[in-house]
Amino acid sequence: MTTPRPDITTEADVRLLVDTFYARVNEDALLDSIFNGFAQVDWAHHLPNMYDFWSGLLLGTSRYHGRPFPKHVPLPIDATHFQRWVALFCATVDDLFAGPTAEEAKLRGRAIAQVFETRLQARGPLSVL
Ligand code: HEM
Repeated sequence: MTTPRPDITTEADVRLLVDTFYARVNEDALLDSIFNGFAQVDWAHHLPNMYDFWSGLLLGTSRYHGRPFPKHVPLPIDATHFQRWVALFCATVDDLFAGPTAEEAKLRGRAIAQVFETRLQARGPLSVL
């Protein structure tokens, strides 16, 4: 029998999701090479920003006022990276939580990844056409 998992309902839940996800990102060779290799992310800054971002999407708070997409434009990422991101993110949600908001988190993660991936394809050589 599996242990019943709670849904995402509090700021502590959002922090646990974000912290666990990025800990897994850091252990994943493909994504580590982007976050820590190419971008040299300052985690002390990035993690609280991501708490605010996900808290806005899932709990309806309004602390996040950034524009996520431009930060991704210089990154050397393609469909392979997005597939890994989505797989790790959804697995993290499922390991920790279950319920309507957990489903919403996976839906939003997948949808935003799809939008980013499609928009980033416009960086390619065909974009001048
Ligand atoms: C291959 C997939 C992805 C990679 C490699 C990636 C990488 C990064 C990097 C390097 C940053 C800049 C961190 C910094 O220095 O401040 C960033 C920022 C951010 N990313 Fe991603 N990301 C990916 C996908 C996503 C997805 C799917 C989402 C949303 C669901 C997302 C949401 C954000 C947000 C909200 C920020 C903060 C932007 C800001 O306000 O400064 N990322 N990401």
